[in-house]
Amino acid sequence: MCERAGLLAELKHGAGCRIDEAAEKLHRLSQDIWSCPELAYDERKAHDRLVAFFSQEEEGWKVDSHFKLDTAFRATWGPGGGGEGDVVSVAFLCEYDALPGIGHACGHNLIAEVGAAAALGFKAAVEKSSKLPVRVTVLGTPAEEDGGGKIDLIREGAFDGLDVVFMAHPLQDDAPFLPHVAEHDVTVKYHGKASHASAYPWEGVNALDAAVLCYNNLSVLRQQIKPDWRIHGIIKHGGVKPNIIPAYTELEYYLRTPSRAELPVIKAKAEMCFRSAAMATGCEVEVEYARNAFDNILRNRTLEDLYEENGKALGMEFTTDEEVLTNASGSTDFGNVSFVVPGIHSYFYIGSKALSHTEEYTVAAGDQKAQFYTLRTAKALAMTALDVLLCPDLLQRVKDEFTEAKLKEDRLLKDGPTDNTKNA
Ligand SMILES: NCCCC[C@H](NC(=O)CCN)C(=O)O
Repeated sequence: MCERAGLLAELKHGAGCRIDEAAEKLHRLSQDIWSCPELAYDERKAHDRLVAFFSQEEEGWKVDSHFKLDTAFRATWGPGGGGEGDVVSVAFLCEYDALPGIGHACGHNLIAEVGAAAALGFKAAVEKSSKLPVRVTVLGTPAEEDGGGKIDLIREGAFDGLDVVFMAHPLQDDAPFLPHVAEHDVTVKYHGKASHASAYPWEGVNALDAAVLCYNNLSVLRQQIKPDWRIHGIIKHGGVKPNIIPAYTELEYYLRTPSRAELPVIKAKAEMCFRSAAMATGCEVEVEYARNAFDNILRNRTLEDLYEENGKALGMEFTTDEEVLTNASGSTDFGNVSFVVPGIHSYFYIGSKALSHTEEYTVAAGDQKAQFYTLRTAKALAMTALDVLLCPDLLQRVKDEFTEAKLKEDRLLKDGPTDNTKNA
């Protein structure tokens, strides 16, 4: 039980009121982002809109536009207000990139809104109590769907000095945590030799054959990997005309494992598939891994429990469906953040059972119905941040759990998981 339970309850109430008060402009914010979907690293309008929100529509924030990345931003309030004790540095994260062709099918417009709303609520609550030593940061993190803006920002030091970070992602259910797997993108290029496909095919080296063999090799490999590992991809370039033997082809694959320590194993297996296809066809092969690999999310059960308790108090019904709770739901660059700062990446229902990355989900993410759930989630995040701020032993528990979980993962990385390809 927190010593300052009375004050805590009052501040939580205050945070909720502030979020309700700002409901209309928060809705406008997410609508503006939703109606103009922009791809990773190109979220210029979303960046400008969020910067305007914190510098013009809201008071008291110091805003850094183009913060370390062209489409990232930072808004800060604090630090400390002259309170007693060490300043606690709390951050809320906003994402705002969309998907090619289908707009905001992952609902990142709502992630921007929920992050902004939670920050507004939290700031309003702590502002009332001038003694609280706190610094509030809102970080606008581009390029989650492609590239991994948070990983660039970590490298640039944007997460240095933060004590705890909060974000929430829309989905089909409310959940304090869903497993997110480690992931690395790889591009495979085959270089062959063009020739007339009917007149003198023996003069050609067929790069499409290499791509197809590669695709099939990987499909066969899928049979021999663990059930929760994933390999999936596309052929981006498959040639230009049936009567020209393709001289160039390109595939893009995502390789995923539940832990970042297992990624090297799946990569080694995939590598044999890439290279053997080149050898069989006489093509040259280039294998290029993306600049950033995504880490799995390091859980923080202390934060999850607090979030769940606050969510329940607000009427959330958390999913108990084992399939949802245990199936890997994708990857996120928040995984890398979770290895640097303790944090929570919860999921929230938006009034629709549509599946992410579909046109139906794009519609749901722009629907007025999503607003109630988005703001409720923002309240739960702000309340959880208040728990951590007002009860110092909770913050210590959050930090201890983080250190222990990280140690465990580091040990796994150092010892390395078993790789059965080594016996081949
Ligand atoms: N490097 C590619 C990353 C793809 C990230 C993407 N994330 C999600 O769908 C969940 C959150 N937006 C994925 O897992 O495919």
